[in-house]
Amino acid sequence: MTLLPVDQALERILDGVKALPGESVRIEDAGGRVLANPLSAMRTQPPFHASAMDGYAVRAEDVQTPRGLRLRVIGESAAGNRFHGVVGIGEAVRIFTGAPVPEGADTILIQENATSLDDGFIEATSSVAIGRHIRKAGLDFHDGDVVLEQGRLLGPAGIGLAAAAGHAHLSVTERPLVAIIATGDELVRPGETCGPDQIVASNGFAIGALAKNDGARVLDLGIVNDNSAAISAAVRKAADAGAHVLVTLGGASVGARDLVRQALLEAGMSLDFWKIAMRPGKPLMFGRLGEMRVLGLPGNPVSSLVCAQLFLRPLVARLGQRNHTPDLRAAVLATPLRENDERRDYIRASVAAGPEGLIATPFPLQDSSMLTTLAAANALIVREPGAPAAEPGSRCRVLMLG
Ligand SMILES: Nc1nc2c(c(=O)[nH]1)N[C@H]1C(S)=C(S)[C@@H](COP(=O)(O)OP(=O)(O)OC[C@H]3O[C@@H](n4cnc5c(N)ncnc54)[C@H](O)[C@@H]3O)O[C@H]1N2
Ligand code: MOO
Repeated sequence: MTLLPVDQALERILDGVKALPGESVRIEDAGGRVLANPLSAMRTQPPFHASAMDGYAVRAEDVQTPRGLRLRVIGESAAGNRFHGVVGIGEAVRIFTGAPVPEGADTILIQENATSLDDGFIEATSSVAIGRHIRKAGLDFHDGDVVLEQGRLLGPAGIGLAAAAGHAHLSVTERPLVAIIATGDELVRPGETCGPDQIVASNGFAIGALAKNDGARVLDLGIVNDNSAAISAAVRKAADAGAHVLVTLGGASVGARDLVRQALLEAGMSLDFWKIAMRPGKPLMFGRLGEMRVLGLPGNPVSSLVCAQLFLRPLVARLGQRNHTPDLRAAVLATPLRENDERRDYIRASVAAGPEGLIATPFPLQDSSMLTTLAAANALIVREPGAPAAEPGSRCRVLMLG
C-alpha cells in the first residue's frame, strides 16, 4: 500500500478550515492570544523629543570646545514635568531620562561628563556630537502606524507594544478548543500507583502543553480504557463541549486493542486518511466528525508529539487565523545516516553552530518510546523517502523545535 506523503496529509488536515471569529479582551488577558486584526498605534511614541540619559540639555555648539566653558543651569526637566523655557547660548537645563528636551537644546550632555560648579553653573568635561542621547519624537512608532500584524500570537513584547500604543482592549480570535482523550488499559495518571503492567500516561500532558502554547484551550478528557463504549462516550463529551479539534492518543495501530478508529467511525466520523509515510507517526489518522476535526495520534510518546508538532500546530494556528511556519534550516551531518525507506523520517538530533553553519548530531537511539531523547533534542533531521545513505559532512535539513 502506498502511504500518504506528509505534505499531502497536512494539506488534507488544513483543507477548508474556517478561522474562528474575533472577540474583544482586556489587554491584561490578551497574553497568548492571537490578534484578529492589524493593530494601529493610537499615539506617537515618544510623543516628544525625549532625553535618553540623565544629564543636561544643552546646545551642541556650546560644548564643542568644552574645557573651561561654563554653562548656566536655568531649570530642570523631569519625566512627567517638562521645563517650559528656552535654552539660550551658554545655558543648560538639568534633565532626566524620559523627560522632554526643552526648546533651544539639541543635545544631552550626560552628567558623567559635566562638573557641577557651586554657583549654579556646570562645566562640560567632554564634547558631545549634536543630537546625542535624544530620542526623536516617533522614534518607536507614529500615530496610525501598524505596529502588530493580524495573526500575531501575543507574547510579552507584543502585549507591551499594544499597551504602549494606547490599547486597553484587543481584538483577538476565539481560542480553538482542543479536546484530548488518552486511551489504554495500561495508563495511569502521574502520581497514581502503577500496577505491574502499567505505565504513566504522559502524552496528553505533552500535547496539552503544546496546544496551550499555541493559544488553544484544552479540554483534557483523561484516560479511557480500551473499550469501545468508553471511547465513544469520551468522543461525545468532546463534541458536546464544542471542541474544534479532538486529539485521540494511542489505539491507532493495527492491534486487536486498537479500537479508536472503529469507535470514531461508529460515532459518525468520516475518515479522511489513516497511515502516512512518516517515521515516527505512521498510524496517524485524520477525519471529521461534524464540525470537529479528529486527529488520531499514535500512542508512542515521541510519535504523538512529533505528529502534534507537524499537524496539530498548523491546525491550531489556522483556526486562530495565524500561519504556522516551520523553522526549517540547512545543516551538515556530524555522523552517518543509513539510507531511508519509503517514509519521511524525523530524527531527533542536537543542532549546534559550527564554523561553517549548523551541525546536526543525531541521537544514536531513535526508539519512538524515548522521551529523554526528544527532550534533549533541539531539532529533528528531516530525511526524505528513499534518501541514500549519508556521510558525515553531507548536507541535511533540520526542523528546529521551538
Ligand atoms: N504490527 C504492527 N504493529 C505496530 C505497527 C504496525 O504498523 N504494525 N505500528 C507501530 C507504530 S509505528 C506505532 S507508532 C505504534 C502506535 O500504536 P498505537 O497508536 O496503537 O498506540 P498504542 O498501541 O496504544 O501504544 C503504543 C505505545 O505507547 C504507549 N502509550 C499509549 N498512550 C500513551 C500515553 N497517553 N502516554 C504515554 N504512553 C502511551 C503505550 O503504552 C505503548 O507502549 O504501533 C506500532 N505497532
Ligand atoms: O511510527 Mo511509529 O510512530 O514509528 O513509532
